[in-house]
Amino acid sequence: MTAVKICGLNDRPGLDAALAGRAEMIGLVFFQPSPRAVTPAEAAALAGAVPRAAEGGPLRVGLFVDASEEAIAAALAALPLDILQLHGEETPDRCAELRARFGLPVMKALGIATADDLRLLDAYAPAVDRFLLDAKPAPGAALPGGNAASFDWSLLVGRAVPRPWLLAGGLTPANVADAVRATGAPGVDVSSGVEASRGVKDPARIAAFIAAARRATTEAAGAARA
Ligand SMILES: O=C(O)c1ccccc1N[C@@H]1O[C@H](COP(=O)(O)O)[C@@H](O)[C@H]1O
Repeated sequence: MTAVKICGLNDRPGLDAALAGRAEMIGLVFFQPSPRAVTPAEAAALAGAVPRAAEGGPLRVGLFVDASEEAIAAALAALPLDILQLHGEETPDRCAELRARFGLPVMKALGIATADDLRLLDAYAPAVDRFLLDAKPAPGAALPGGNAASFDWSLLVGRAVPRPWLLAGGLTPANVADAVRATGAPGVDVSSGVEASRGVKDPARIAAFIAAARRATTEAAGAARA
């Protein structure tokens, strides 16, 4: 089944829609310039009562951008997390350092624009547990991700990714099934595509996105059987 991550959750209706759809991962943005940002206290108030993965709940993913160890520690002290998503310029050494320091799996986001960008996969693989492949931000973009921009999915055709991975960047309820079919992505991640306005999640779009991702999985299974 295609794993679904709903990222940038910052209010109860959005979180409830992700939980109702049984999203495999929920993402909390600990990067204050983002319109989706939450403070550690806000994250704890929002998601503290969500069942842990061992109890059937989603994996809690904390999104950080070139964060200090103190900032990550503050988030973890407020709300236990299951995965650290590193969405900045963290090097392989920095990823390995943070993985060891916090004893948590690291999901490294890589910005993809050309086939050359995929070469980084092998350099990062020993230091990380998962990848998130997102569009490379345009020069001057305000944020390093969460920009509703997609990349050329055909770059991934025939390319083995050396860790479990999520496809991200410009996904929506309308294109997620095509994206899964085109790339064979084992998981998908969305933020802007399930928003009513920038930074404000739309529960109906979250439900539609999860349903569309699930349908793509069912179709793929049907095609494999035929
Ligand atoms: O969502 C954000 O605000 C954000 C800020 C800084 C780095 C990454 C961010 N989001 C991540 O980017 C992907 C793609 O976003 P979108 O669906 O194209 O809007 C998102 O899933 C987050 O993991």
